[in-house]
Amino acid sequence: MTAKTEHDLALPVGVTLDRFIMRSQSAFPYATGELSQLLRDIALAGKIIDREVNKAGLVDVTGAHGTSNIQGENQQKLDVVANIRFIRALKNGGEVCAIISEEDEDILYTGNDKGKYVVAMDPLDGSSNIDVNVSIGTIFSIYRRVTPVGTPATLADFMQGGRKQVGAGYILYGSSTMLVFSTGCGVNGFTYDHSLGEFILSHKNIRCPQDGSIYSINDGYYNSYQPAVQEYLLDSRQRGYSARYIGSLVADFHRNMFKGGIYLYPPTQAEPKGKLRLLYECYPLALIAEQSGAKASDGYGDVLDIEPSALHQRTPFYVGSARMVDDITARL
Ligand SMILES: O=P(O)(O)OC[C@H]1O[C@](O)(COP(=O)(O)O)[C@@H](O)[C@@H]1O
Ligand SMILES: [Mg+2]
Ligand SMILES: [Mg+2]
Repeated sequence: MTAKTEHDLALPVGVTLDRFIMRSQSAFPYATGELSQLLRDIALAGKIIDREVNKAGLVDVTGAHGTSNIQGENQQKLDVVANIRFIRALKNGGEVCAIISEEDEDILYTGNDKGKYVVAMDPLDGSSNIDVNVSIGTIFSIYRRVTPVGTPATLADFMQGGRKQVGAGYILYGSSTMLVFSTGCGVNGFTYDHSLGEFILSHKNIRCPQDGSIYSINDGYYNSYQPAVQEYLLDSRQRGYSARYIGSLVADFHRNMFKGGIYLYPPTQAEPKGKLRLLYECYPLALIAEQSGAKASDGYGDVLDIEPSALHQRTPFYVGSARMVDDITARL
């Protein structure tokens, strides 16, 4: 019997995340509940970070933390708070044996060697927007470990490749807070109802339009983009496309997935391999993209087919409506 997809479960908009997870799990005869519990732990961490983000202006979580991360970026206080909160929620949940984070150089061991999953995460995406009340997010990617349960996880658990993700998604802290994820059977979105303290199914079976007229790129780097990218930008202007760039990958990706559009972060002189990180930014969003009918490319192939080689490796990233991604990659 083939596993039903979430969509066959006739789950109406309005059900809670918990009920959605429970019903989805019942569609997978061999499911043992750990992945379901892990998704609940991620949702819990999202609620905690939502609270921190919402009161960011009131309490002392704005501004620089005074430290820098493995990327050489100045960490914002909320980067550090979100990192701590996410790690704690995954540790306490018990399903995750190890984590990699944008904010930490090495693998973080949770002490749950019996955990069957590892998580790669960008605890706070869009750090440059934290202090100015612009949408930011969290991005996560889940793998089932390949090392024996009961032993410490190793690099191999994180180097499985994008197509081995068993789940991926993001939380968008915007005008509303939304959790969007996929476990390989389509993409669903849940809006956080603060009064209930629950994530509620609000966007079922999200499909990205095949084409669009929005492009999202930092135009300020125009001179350092390769000629094919410059040509694509000129054509986009000629065509009267709208330029929309929030500067938070999650927010730009989310908008384009619903309205049709493309987000581009090509190589630049400063970042010859692109800026975005493969394991906890590009792989998870590429899974969401492909599951919604969109495309994600590094300019030469699908992002999900890139061979991973390092925890914090970077890649060029072109993601969004399939025809728009085809258009730019055909020029590269
Ligand atoms: O300022 P730039 O170079 O345009 O980069 C913006 C991009 O960098 C990011 O901020 C990188 O993510 P982090 O904020 O998690 O480091 C993306 O969210 C965003 O799309
Ligand atoms: Mg990021
Ligand atoms: Mg980040």
